[in-house]
Amino acid sequence: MELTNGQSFGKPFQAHTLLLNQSFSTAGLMSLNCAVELGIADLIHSHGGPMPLSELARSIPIPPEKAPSLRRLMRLLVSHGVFAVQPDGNSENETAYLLTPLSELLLTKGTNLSPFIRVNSDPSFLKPWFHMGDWFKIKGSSPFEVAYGVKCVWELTAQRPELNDKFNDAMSCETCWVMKAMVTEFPQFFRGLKSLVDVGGGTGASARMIAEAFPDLKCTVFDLPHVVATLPESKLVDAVGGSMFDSIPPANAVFLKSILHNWSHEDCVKILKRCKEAIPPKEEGGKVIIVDMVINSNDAKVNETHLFYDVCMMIAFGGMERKEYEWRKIFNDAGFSDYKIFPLLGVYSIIELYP
Ligand SMILES: C[S@@+](CC[C@H](N)C(=O)[O-])C[C@H]1O[C@@H](n2cnc3c(N)ncnc32)[C@H](O)[C@@H]1O
Ligand SMILES: O=c1cc(-c2ccc(O)cc2)oc2c(O)c(O)ccc12
Repeated sequence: MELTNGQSFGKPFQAHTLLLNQSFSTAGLMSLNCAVELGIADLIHSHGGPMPLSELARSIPIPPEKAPSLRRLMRLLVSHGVFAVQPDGNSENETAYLLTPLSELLLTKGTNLSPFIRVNSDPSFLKPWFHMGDWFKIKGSSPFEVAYGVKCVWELTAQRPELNDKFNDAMSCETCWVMKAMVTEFPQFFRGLKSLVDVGGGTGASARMIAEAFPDLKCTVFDLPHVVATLPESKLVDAVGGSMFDSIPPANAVFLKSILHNWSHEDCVKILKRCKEAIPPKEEGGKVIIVDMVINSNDAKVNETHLFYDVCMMIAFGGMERKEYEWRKIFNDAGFSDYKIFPLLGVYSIIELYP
């Protein structure tokens, strides 16, 4: 009896289950990546209704003997909310699959976030994670430097065009999704501005969306020369190559999305001092608009996502996610007079910073 007594064995088995579960986190990410590689979301979407397993297997296409394995892959993805099933998966009828709000984000036609999944499951981008333990035991550097012998991601992507494209595609698809919400739901942050420079603007996703939504606003993308070199000619936005540690093209407002979390406190202060030089004084409407994370959420998933990003920033860049007091210290040290935080965009907050 004692052996089956949930009271005495409940806790150790709960811990055991949690540990085994965490040891298989890779199964979740890599199965999602497999669904991206097989284009499963698009196939279900084109089917136009619940898609039976046999049809999904035919349209990928996979050899018929792999259908049972596909069913097992789909069962895990369904349990993670990536897809849904009809009927409930316990009936004798063949299981048919549907999209969920999560897999709708992977559709090629919409704002396709697949490149984001690809980067975070790519062996070259995963490599620094394997060097975290070694890095803790030595002075300085970052796991990224231990893995690659170069200081940061930007040095590697400057040398490896295929990784540069992969990283920039991942950033820009996610940015398109976030910025669509920002320009449509919160246009007040851009109203009244005559010019804006998107510092570290990557492939120009934010600048293009802002310029489309506010045709009278002159938008400039500013990024490293090897990134700007890959941008197509655009009538909508100007592109300038350079380093934000040297000088930033002048504008009414500087826009910084997902930049400061890549950098240490000292580097953020340097970047923001250059931003302050680029904008007019507060009385003339000068401001910096930051879209980044502020660790403070009561939502357990948002909070966990902030902590995942924080460790990712630590291993890849020597950067970090920050609580409000850490942001405040950066803003004070860079000589800004005031700021406001608007937690409006899920995991992101919009921070307005006044000179
Ligand atoms: C994490 S990405 C964010 C890209 C874009 N803002 C977004 O949210 O999608 C950081 C960007 O900073 C750029 N960057 C890195 N160092 C820079 C520097 N010294 N000067 C200007 N841009 C830089 C990178 O090339 C990259 O495009
Ligand atoms: O989602 C990411 C991933 C990275 C990343 C992961 C692993 C590496 O070896 C390098 C980079 O970087 C990101 C980033 O800088 C950002 O601003 C947003 C998302 C991600």
